[in-house]
Formats: sequence, structure tokens, C-alpha cells
Amino acid sequence: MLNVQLLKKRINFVTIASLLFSKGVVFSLIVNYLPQPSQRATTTMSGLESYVNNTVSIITADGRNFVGTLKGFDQTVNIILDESHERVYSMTAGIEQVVLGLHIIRGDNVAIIGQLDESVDSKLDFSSIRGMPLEPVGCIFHPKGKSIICTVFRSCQSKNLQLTLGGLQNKQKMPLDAYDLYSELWRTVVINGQLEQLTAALKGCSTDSEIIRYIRQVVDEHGMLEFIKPKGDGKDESKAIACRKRGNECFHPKVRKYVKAVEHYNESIALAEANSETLAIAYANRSAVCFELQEYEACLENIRLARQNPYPENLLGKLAKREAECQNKLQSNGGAEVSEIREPKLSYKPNPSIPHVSDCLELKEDSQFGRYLVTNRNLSAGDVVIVEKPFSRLLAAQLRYLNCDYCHQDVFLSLIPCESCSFTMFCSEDCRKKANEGYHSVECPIIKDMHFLFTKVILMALRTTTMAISTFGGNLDELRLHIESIDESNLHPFKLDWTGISPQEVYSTIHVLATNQKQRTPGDLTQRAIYAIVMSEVLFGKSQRLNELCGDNESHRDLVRQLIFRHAQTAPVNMHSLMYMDYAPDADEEQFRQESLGCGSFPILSMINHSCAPNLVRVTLSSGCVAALINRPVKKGGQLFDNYGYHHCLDALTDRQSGLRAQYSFKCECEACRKNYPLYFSLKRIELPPNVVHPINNDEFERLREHDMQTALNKMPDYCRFINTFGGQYPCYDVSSVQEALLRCFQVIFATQTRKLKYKDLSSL
Ligand SMILES: C[S@@+](CC[C@H](N)C(=O)[O-])C[C@H]1O[C@@H](n2cnc3c(N)ncnc32)[C@H](O)[C@@H]1O
Repeated sequence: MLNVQLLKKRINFVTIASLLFSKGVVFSLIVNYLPQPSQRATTTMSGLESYVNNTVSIITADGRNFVGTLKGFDQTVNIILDESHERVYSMTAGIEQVVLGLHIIRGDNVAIIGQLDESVDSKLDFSSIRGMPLEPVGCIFHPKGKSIICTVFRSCQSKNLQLTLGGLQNKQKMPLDAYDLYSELWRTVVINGQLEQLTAALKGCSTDSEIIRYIRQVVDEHGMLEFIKPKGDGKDESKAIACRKRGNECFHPKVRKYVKAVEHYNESIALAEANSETLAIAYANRSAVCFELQEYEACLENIRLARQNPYPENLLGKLAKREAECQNKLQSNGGAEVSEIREPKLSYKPNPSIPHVSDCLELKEDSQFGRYLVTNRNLSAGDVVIVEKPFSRLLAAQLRYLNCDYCHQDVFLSLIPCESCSFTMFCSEDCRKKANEGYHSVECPIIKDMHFLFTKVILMALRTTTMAISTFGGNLDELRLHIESIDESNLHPFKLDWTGISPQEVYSTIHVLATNQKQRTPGDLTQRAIYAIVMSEVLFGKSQRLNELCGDNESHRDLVRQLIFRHAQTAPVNMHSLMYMDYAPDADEEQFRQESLGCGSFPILSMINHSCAPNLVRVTLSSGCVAALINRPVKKGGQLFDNYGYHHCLDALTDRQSGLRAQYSFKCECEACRKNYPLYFSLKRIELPPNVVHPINNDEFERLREHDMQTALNKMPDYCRFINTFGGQYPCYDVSSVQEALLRCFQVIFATQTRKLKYKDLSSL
């Protein structure tokens, strides 16, 4: 009934669309609950097209084997199989084939896809084949999906890590990343029969420092670090000129892709040497775009920046003419219109000690859930219970030439560059200064390499560590003493008074977030220790600022490694994605969609546990805060539940359970898992009383999809009322679909929106 258009934008094949339409899938659910794209393997999958409608065999990261007809996939390798089954291997019985029918496999879980040779396959006697069940290969955090494929397919069984790494480097024709190093080391350990020894050694380590030291020995034994070759970063005139040319192509009157043009000019600005003609021309060209976008104030500012640099004399007249035209326009247009930003307010009195949290929330702890939040009053759909700002945050790399690295605002017409690196831009001198004082002075020389070497989850470990260091004014002794004074078993954010809290105390609440270290396998711990070793080596090798802070003190370096190691464990478990609503008119009919803005660490939101049938959603606000909004009634005494990317409407029970166990180390026993709630297209419909009209009306929903604020404001109370009245009948199609519509209202009213939208009539987007 709702949202069928959304389907087309995720999956480009009409065949899949018709398949799922017929089953009534609401695709925005998929959009909203699948993990963020950067969390998933984003392999280029053009080769996959040839497999469509053929039988394929897929090995997933959690070690399962699915066979079925490939019906389609999207750019993040979410796969749709039809007539599928799972092959379960065992050493004591033949291969079991569990029939699944239509089955969706999430992109982040796909390790290998290959076409099945049916002529060979059909001759196999499955009952007589024995095979070891596959081990999880853990691709969830791999940045590009490439190594998994290399790792599993590689026939080379060399016991010498240097040989395999060298071979891999030649084969990939590009530098290795940190995951490559880990996966090759792990394979070598297994081939050499050293797994037991390594496991025993890790078990014998009683501190993080000992784990890192032991893994460092293994890394050094194999000479692994020489394969990490950071390229460094810096200004580059020829690249700056090339970017400007790309900008000019987009600016051409027949193309008029103005936002794209600005993105290229911004890259040119970031790459240009300070006080260069290239820099001046890039600013001047950006001023031309501003003029076309009728942003006259910004145009004047860009003209000023161009003139501050050696702009070619023979072109100065052109600038002066543009300047005069701008001034005329400004005089005749009056002041610029200011768009209203709506910030949700807490629905109940704030907690006197934690003003960003409603006073009805309490923190509890038990052996099943660890720490968790409960409400001491009934909550209703639409209630706002938390509005929290992040301690540390990281901008998505693909937005680096559109958004400010510090405040994340997409003020792309007025970004200024970092004075040293080519990877970071800011919206103002103020943000540039704050970023440098906070994290950037340490990260500046290595941030570009870090984005190549690590995924964003692991980069959050870096950012949280650099923020921790700056929180203590760079004084590593003080930071160490502070950490040593924390009683981890007894500290949580509800124990602190946030009204006058110091940044150091805020860091304490981040420091004690769950690491799940006890549940981590030796392979997992090795992986994270390698990340900490590689990251700190690159930092110590290139970051002058960090070397100044550490001096000759080896214990300072040790502290940095330990913090990165710790946050490489806390980040994947606790970090939250920051999202914005993008506008992409040619991405099929669904013009607005949630995209990744980055990620952040949050002391209070991190206390919320998961359910596959959650009762709240998170929305990233323009202020950079994240709000928790209730989307299903919660009774007094009930626990608040977030969704960690595994929703019963979208994922089958076994997929959810294995995914949550692999990523978050717990066995989910939520209501949806206990009662095996159906997938969305199998949900029952409820019979509404004759006086109740279903609140989703197609015309209004269409306007919501177009992000019409008035419709969102009008419909939100209706949707909340419906959910609050019929929420007791969950799970049912009616409540789930209205929850989706309510989420869209939250997004229209409160979520960070792209500024591009403002230019939809002036520019091709
Ligand atoms: C973001 S933290 C949530 C707060 C956590 N309970 C704590 O004590 O810090 C995520 C971790 O909490 C635990 N967790 C989350 N949801 C859970 C659930 N439904 N049942 C049991 N444990 C859960 C898992 O250990 C998971 O890795």
C-alpha cells in the first residue's frame, strides 16, 4: 500500500521490483534499518550483472553458504536470491539443504559470490559429502570487500607471510590496508599450526598493553609493518588545476551541475598551495557558481578570498563586474530568507543532573543486558526522551569537499581549507581553530592515509583517542592518571552531574563503554591489536604534534596504542551513525533519502540495548545532536530498545541472531526473536473498528515523500495516535507501516537536510 516507489531506488532491476511488490515489501524499512553504507562492503559489482537469473553460490562473512537464483543486487551488494537454500556442512553427516525460497542477503555479510556450474553440481551426492562448517571470515569491518575475496580464493598456501603479502601487493597493484595485513597474518598463523599457541598466549595476557606487546612481537617476526606504506598528503598544484578543470566542465552552461562544480572547486582549493594563483582562481570560480545560485553574500566572500591571493591581473575586471552585480542584487533583493530549523524538545521534565535526558529515564544493570535504560512512566509514540551531542565525531569521507570537518554543516559555498593537508575543509576560522585544538593538529599529516587504511568504525577509534588527548590539553601523564583513577565497574553516565561536567569527566563515560573484550575471539583481538599497532606506527611516523606530546617517553606511546586498541573495541559496539536527508532527483522517484553524514560517540545513547522490534528511532539534528524518539508505546518499567541494524521486518531470525552475535557478542532474546515475529510482507493485518480511518492516505504520503513540512506537521499527531491506540497489537502490518510513516515525519521535521535542495530550480543536481 505504501512506499512501493522506494523499492526501485534501492534495487535497480524491474524483476526484483515486481517480485517484491507482489509480496508487499515496504522498502523504506530496508533503507532505514540496513547498516549504513560505509559499514558495508562496497565492492564494485559490475561483474555481478552477468549472474542475474543464474544460479549462484554465496559464502557469507558469518560462514554460511547459500545457493539460489540471483534476482538482483544493489550498489552495496545487498543480494536477492529466489528459490534459494542454505547448505549446511558437517563432518559427521552429509550436506543438509535447508529450503529458504526468496531470501535477502545483506551486503555487509557477502564475502564471496560465484556462479554455480549446475552440470557439475547436479551430479554431486550431497548425502555422502562431508565438510568442515565454515568459520566466520568477518568481513563486516572490511572497507572494500576486496581482501575477503582474495583471501578465500587465494590458492597460495605459503607459510611465509612476507611472500603472501608481497604477492598480494603485486596482485592488487595497490598498497595493502590494515585488514589485508591482519587477514594474511591470521591465515599464516593457521597454516603454520600456530593458532593454539597464539590463543594460549592471548589468554595469558592480563592487560591490553600485554596483548598489544605480544601481537607486536608476532607482527615484527613476520616483518609485516614494512608493507604499510603511507603515501602522505599535502598540497599539489597540478591536481588542484585538474580538479578546477573538472569543476569548469560541471559549470558549463549546458551542464549546470553547480553543486558538483563547487565540490570540484573545493577540492581544488584544498589542494592548492597557500597564496597561489591556483587558489585564487578556484575561489573566483566558486564565486561564479554562487552568483548563478543567487547566493550573493557568499559570492562577495569568494571574490574577497580570490583577491586575497594572487588572482591574475587580466581577469580582475571580471571579478569587479561580478562584485558590482552582486551588490546591486543584494540591494534590490533585501535580506536573505532564513529557513526555520526545528529542534525537538524533551517531552518530559529534564533530569536535573542530566538536562539532555528526560527525568523518566533510569539506568539499570543486570547479567543478561549489562547496563540499559528503563522508563519510570508510560511513554507514547512521538515522545522525545534524549537529545544528546557527541563526544567525538567523524565526517563521512565522501563529504569532505562539501561539509565542514568540524561542525559537519554542508556550507559548501564558503569552505576554507586546512593549511597543510588536502583532505579537510572548514566552514569558518572558528571551526578550523577548534578542530586543530581538538583533533586535527595530531591527525592532519595522516588523515588521508588513515582513510585508506581503515574503515570509519576504526577511524572512530583514532578520533576518540585524539579527542581524549586534547581533552587533557595534550598532557598524556594527566590522561593516564585520570584513566587509572576510573572505577570501571562503578562508573556510568547517570552517576555524573552533567550541569557542570568537565570534558575530562565526559571522556570517562566514553572510556567505560562496553568493549565486549571477554567475548572476543583470539582472531578478533589480534585484528584490533594490529589496527592499534599499524595506526600508532603511522601516527608516530608522521605526526609531529603527537611526537611532541609523547616526547621520548615510551609509556606515552604505549598509552596511545592502548587507547586506540580500546576504542577499536568500543567503537563497533557503541558508535552511532549520523545521517542526513539527501535530495537526489534522478535517483528514481524517491527523491529524499537517508545518507551517511558520519558517525559519533554518545555516552547516554550508548546505554540503549538492541531489539529486533525496537521502540525508538534516532534522528540526527541540524545542531549535530542526535534525538531518541519513541515510535511504539513503552509501559512504565519497560526497557528502551534501539535497533542495531537487524529488524524483524527485514531479516530472518537466524540472520539476525548470527549477525548480532558476530558484531555485538550477544544472543538476542528480544520479543521478536522469542516469538519469531514475521518479516514485513508476512505481517498480519488488523481489523480496525468501523469508526477508525487508517491514517495513511496515499496523497498525503506522497507529499511526505516530497518532504512537505506542513503535511509532516499535520500527520505526525495522527500517526502517533494510531500507534498508541493499536501498538498493543504489534506485530502487525498496520502499526509497522504507520511507524515508517512516522519516521518520515520525524525526518522531514527534525533531520539534517541537504542544502542542495535550495538550488533544485537553479541547477541540475
Ligand atoms: C551499545 S551497548 C549497550 C549498553 C550495554 N548493555 C552496556 O552495558 O554498556 C551494546 C552492547 O550491549 C549488549 N546488548 C545490547 N542489546 C542487548 C540485548 N538485547 N540483550 C543482551 N545484551 C545486549 C551487548 O553486549 C552489546 O554489544
